[in-house]
Formats: sequence, C-alpha cells, structure tokens
Amino acid sequence: MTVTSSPNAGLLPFRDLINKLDHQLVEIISQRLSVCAEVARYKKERGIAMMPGCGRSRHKLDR
Ligand SMILES: C=C(O[C@@H]1C=C(C(=O)O)C=C[C@H]1O)C(=O)O
Repeated sequence: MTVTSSPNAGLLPFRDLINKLDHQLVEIISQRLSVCAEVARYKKERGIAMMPGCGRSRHKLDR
C-alpha cells in the first residue's frame, strides 16, 4: 500500500487547509504588528502614553 492510497491520504486536504490558514494567521499577525508599530510612532511623535491600561487597551480589557 502506498502512502497516497492509505486512509491517511484523506487527511491531506485538511492539512493543506490548515497550512494555508497558518500562513494567513502569520500574515495577519505580521500586519497587526506593523500597525502597532505605526501607532507607537504616532503616539511618540505626539507625546501620547503607550502604557497598557489606558485608551483602547483599557477599553478592550473592559469588554
Ligand atoms: C490602537 C491603539 O493602541 C495600540 C493598540 C494595541 C492593541 O490593541 O493591542 C497595541 C498597541 C497600541 O499602540 C490606541 O491606543 O488606540
């Protein structure tokens, strides 16, 4: 019995999908980090506090 004809072959489409989703997650997290870096630059230029527990972060924690 070859690998492709084994019962495990039925898992290949799921594994492909999971791999694609993993790549998308990495891409989205990378984009999120880039946006956070932009926010940090924006805040630094304007003297806005970057500490967690204020502004948007506080709002998200309170939800
Ligand atoms: C978007 C803001 O802050 C950013 C929000 C973050 C988050 O939600 O994880 C992380 C870094 C912050 O610089 C904000 O204060 O409005």
